[in-house]
Amino acid sequence: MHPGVPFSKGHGTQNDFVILPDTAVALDLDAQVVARLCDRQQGIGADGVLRVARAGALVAAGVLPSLPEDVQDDDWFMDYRNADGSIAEMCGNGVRVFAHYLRASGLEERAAFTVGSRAGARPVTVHEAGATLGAVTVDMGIVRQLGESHASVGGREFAGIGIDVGNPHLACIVEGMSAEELGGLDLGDPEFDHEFFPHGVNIEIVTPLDQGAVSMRVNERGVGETRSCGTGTVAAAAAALLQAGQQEGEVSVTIPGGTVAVTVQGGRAWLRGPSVLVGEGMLSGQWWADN
Ligand SMILES: N[C@@H](CCC[C@H](N)C(=O)O)C(=O)O
Repeated sequence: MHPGVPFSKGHGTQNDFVILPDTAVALDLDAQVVARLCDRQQGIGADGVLRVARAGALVAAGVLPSLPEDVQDDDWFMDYRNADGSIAEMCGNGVRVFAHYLRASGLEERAAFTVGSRAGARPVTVHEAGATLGAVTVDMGIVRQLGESHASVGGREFAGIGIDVGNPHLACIVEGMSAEELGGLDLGDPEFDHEFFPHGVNIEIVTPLDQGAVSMRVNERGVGETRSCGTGTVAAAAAALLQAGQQEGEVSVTIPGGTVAVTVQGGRAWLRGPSVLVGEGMLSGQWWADN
């Protein structure tokens, strides 16, 4: 007899996640079970998994080797996994959904608190935390420029700027590209410079800055094309500002799953956007054991 595993499902601008509350860190999140869970035919279906636990409990259980920068023992920690089971350092949409879930489920009462990630501490402000709808601003930390690189997506070559926001991005601002043309692109079969990005990369194709706004599509490392990527929107905003000769500014980023607001200032960035908690349920304990 295997006990069931409680879960919730949520999304941030249609970047969707299975949320696993696991404060005792009892679950073995091996790559296979995560991939099956995220599989849209064999599992619940999602772009990624968010395990909910305290940072200190994850260190004690050996999931984290040590506390990441500025993360305290009793901070909440977003243990993020991509749909293919790989581990990523950060997920911007995930942090919003994670913070909303903590508030909506009653695990957290404060409006402002820190969410730990493998990329370090990410302070959040929860503006709205309804049972279904939420709105959250995330301090996304330092935006680091890595220099110029290139990629091929859907058989077409793109030049871009490498940007690290805890995880790696190649943001390709395409001169003259309209939102309509962007919508028609094939974003499959990404190829990139493995020496430049030894740990893989998320690739954003972005329209040029126009009246403080850009449109973006993304092919995510460990997932494939998604309808949004929060860290990707920050990389896109920073690259679009740079391309326009600006170091700072506010950018509205429209992705297929909605719109978010990015502020870049003093070498750091903030991401504000919605979160939706779709529902909750119980995974079969037998299904978990079999996977
Ligand atoms: N969707 C996320 C990014 C998730 C991690 C990414 N696929 C990676 O491997 O770096 C976001 O909203 O930032």
